[in-house]
Amino acid sequence: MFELRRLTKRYGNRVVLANLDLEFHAGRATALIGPSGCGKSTLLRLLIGLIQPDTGEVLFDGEPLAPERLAPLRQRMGYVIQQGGLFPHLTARDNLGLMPQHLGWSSKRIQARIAELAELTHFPLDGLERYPQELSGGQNQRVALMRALMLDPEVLLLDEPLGALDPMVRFDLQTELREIFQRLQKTVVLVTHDLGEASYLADEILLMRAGQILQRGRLEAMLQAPADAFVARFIRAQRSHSLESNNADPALAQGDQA
Ligand SMILES: Nc1ncnc2c1ncn2[C@@H]1O[C@H](COP(=O)(O)OP(=O)(O)OP(=O)(O)O)[C@@H](O)[C@H]1O
Repeated sequence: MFELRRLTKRYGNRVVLANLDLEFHAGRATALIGPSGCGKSTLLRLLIGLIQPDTGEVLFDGEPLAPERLAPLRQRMGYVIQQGGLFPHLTARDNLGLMPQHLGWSSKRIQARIAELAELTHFPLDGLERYPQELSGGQNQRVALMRALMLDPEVLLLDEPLGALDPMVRFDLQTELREIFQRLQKTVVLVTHDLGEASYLADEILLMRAGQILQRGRLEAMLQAPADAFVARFIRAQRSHSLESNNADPALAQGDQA
């Protein structure tokens, strides 16, 4: 679905992603994880074409993400950021209707799609008439997810969608997100700081450090055979935190094997 070819991204003199070759397969959920500043969000922004690589290219469904082709390709991707990114001066319903309206959908079709997604994301119908600041953090993220799904995109790109939520809301939304991923079978790329969450939500984990991919695969494989000392240390550092806070993979609960 996505292919990065020899991709390098710099900010000024700083190389953030160096000569990356990478593929994301259709219908799979992949979690990007790694220390702060390792390039996770940059990678996601490159996938959706918000920023351009300095060298190399990103292919989406075999087609280069060239600036002049971006608009139609972006309609095939849904994007959610940590704080939701909803327009504060629009109600939830109007936030959801903005893009389909722009594309000429009828009001009936828009309202039917909103009702369908409110059910999918367990969003209360009366909340649709409220403004983002009148909604809880979890409700804002549900609306942001609904907005990303409005056009029924093939791909969902989620940049720490649950990062700003309190642990109980986060737990509930993790459970719901997993159900949604399994039900919709979309290609998902998700950024998270939390290894338990990564393992719970994604088919595979991509562990990054300083713009490089250190290891890719399931958590169990990382626990059993960490690619290097950093991977082992990263897993150890995450273990107690993940257990306390969420739907952690039971593999994380076992003794210190890493
Ligand atoms: N617009 C920008 N201009 C300059 N430097 C940037 C810009 N965006 C990101 N960076 C730098 O690029 C590096 C990678 O940033 P990025 O946001 O991709 O990391 P991340 O892994 O998502 O971090 P975090 O987990 O803290 O969100 C960081 O050193 C960051 O300071």
